[in-house]
Amino acid sequence: MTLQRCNLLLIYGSQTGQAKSIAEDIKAKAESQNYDVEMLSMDESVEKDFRFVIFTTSSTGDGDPPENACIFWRKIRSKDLNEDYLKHLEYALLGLGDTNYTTFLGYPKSVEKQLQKLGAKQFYKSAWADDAVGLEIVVDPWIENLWPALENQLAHPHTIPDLVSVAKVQTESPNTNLPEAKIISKVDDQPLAMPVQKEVEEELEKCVVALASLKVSVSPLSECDLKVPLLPVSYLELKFNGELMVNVLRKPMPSSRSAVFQARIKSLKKLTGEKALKTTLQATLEFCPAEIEYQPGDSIGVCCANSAEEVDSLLRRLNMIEQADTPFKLKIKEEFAALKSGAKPKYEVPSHLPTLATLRFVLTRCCEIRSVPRKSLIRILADYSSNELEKRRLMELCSLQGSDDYTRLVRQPELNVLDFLNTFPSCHPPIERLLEQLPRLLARPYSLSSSPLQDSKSASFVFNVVEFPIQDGRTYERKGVATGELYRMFDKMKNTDSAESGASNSSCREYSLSIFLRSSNGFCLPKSSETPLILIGPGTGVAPFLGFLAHREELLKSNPNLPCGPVWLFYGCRTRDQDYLFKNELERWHSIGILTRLLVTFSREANPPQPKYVQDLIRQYTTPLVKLIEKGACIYVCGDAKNMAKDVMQALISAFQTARQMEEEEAKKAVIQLQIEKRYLQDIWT
Ligand SMILES: Cc1cc2nc3c(=O)[nH]c(=O)nc-3n(C[C@H](O)[C@H](O)[C@H](O)COP(=O)(O)O)c2cc1C
Repeated sequence: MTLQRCNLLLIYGSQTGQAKSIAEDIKAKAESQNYDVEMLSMDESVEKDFRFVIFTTSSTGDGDPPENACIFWRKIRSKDLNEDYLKHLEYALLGLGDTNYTTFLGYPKSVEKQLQKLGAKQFYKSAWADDAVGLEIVVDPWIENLWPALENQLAHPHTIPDLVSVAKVQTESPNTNLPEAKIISKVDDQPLAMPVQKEVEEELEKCVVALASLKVSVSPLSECDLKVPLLPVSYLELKFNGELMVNVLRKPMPSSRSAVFQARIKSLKKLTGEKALKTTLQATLEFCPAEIEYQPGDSIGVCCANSAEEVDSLLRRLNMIEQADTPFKLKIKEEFAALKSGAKPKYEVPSHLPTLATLRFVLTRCCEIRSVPRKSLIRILADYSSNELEKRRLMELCSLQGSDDYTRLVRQPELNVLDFLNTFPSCHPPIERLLEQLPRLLARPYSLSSSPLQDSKSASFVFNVVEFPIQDGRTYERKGVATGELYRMFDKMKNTDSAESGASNSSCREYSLSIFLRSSNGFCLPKSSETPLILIGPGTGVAPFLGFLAHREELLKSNPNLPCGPVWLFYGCRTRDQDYLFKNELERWHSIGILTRLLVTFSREANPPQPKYVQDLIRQYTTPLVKLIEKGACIYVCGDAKNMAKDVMQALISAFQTARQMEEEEAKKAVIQLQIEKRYLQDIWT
């Protein structure tokens, strides 16, 4: 029996697309249960009243709202709103975050607080998903139990069922806590259990160690009934037409905060030695002829492209290489396009896809072909696999019961759709299915390492070339999308220039990047030059501080009497001679007093000095550091969120404990207070 369904509003705030795609999943599930659903980003305006709203939002920056949630955030904090402004609203909220960030779930938790402050009532317990361990651990059971909660609320308004205790769902056996479970024990009406199990066992016998891999599962997963996601609707239709004129190259694709423009690459310089574990490059861009207005601490978004080689491999594997450059028209299938006039269409061509283009273009410039396939895509891949063993394994990987395998074998090694297609040769999905599922190719952010006072028409940034070797299920070797593209440019420039200069500092006219400016959200120099600065940035985390220091030097050149507070820099790298970035510049700034203290530590010297890391170094300077903080210092932390940023915060908490003889809780509060006062600022990444 179909219950009487109500209207639902789904609102998402998403920076890199995960919250959006989860919202899309919720929408598909709601529609399959006859709810009338509208889905909007937080910043879009809502045109009618809804009783039930489901929020899905991530946190970005340093506990900040995603880019499509900033207007909403301002709106719901407006002083003009009274306390019953959202009294009519019943909400459920799913927050996404990452425990590697010290402001874990900063934004979703603030949204929840604000909703409650404005009188909105929770109809279902909020859930907090952690990208560091796998969002699906929390997301899947939360969505599963959303529907009974909603129905319960429709039947008995204003009771808050304690339905999802996530911990409970995780610790119980997968099948016990799942109402309306959709159990799959066979695929395509073929009995699976016995023959598949036999094939799995044969495969396993070939393995030296009976461990699960992307392709092979082991008991009990290989034997159990599976609960898999609904098969996403196929709504796109792509028609090739060689006669069409394609003019897409001019259509800007990236989601940018400000105008995208071309910047010439003035130079790409290798900063690390031959024996360094990582390759670090510095790119200097020239904005001809326009000047851009930026401040030290700002970053740029680089609109990168997927590698031609990788796009070719994908096209070849999809048997589409022949049509790679044939224009096509993309539209919604007839059955979904038919609308009452004025109504919002149920499906739309994803906004990052041009409706007239070529496959080479969309796969190179529009789609994140490197994204880790979501479970809905794996479900689709299973549907297009003719080999029953492969189909079963794909079903396992997208199932609730296979969540551990998904996290360990897919998510952690950052596999992509091409790895899947290479591993499951019987899988032949149509290109439309991939275009429906692949997210937008996002711009990659890089902190600027220069000051506009040095040269207003140029700016630099520093990056490590990201490497992914063939291992853990990866079927081909690759570099990061943007850093790989820049490295290829560096390689070509080096080869053309080396005949003349033999140098690794290369310049070349024909290389350029599409970029846009991202103003920092507080990670900038304080208004007063007298404010003491504590800069903590190991490795490429030193980048924004180079901008700060160069800026200070330029200011002092034009005003030698400028009163300046002390500046301490904590820097760390592996070895003195291979990856001490900007050694000469830092030492020069130290020698002329721009830097009051240059505190450097090396983690992999033959006779490693103590301390090893910046956080250890901080622990050695407890008393003077706390004194500096008491004099009003601003602390800036830049670099790796996973280990460094957390340890640095812990080291500062310990510093307060020691210097002020405080309990840990009190010391934590002191550090939180610094964050509130915007005197503890982070620009960190995983
Ligand atoms: C640049 C960046 C900054 C982030 N900052 C935070 C943060 O401050 N707090 C947090 O809990 N998670 C943070 N995250 C993790 C995201 O919230 C998490 O990965 C989420 O799943 C992303 O969802 P989205 O793709 O919808 O934006 C950050 C992620 C990135 C890439």
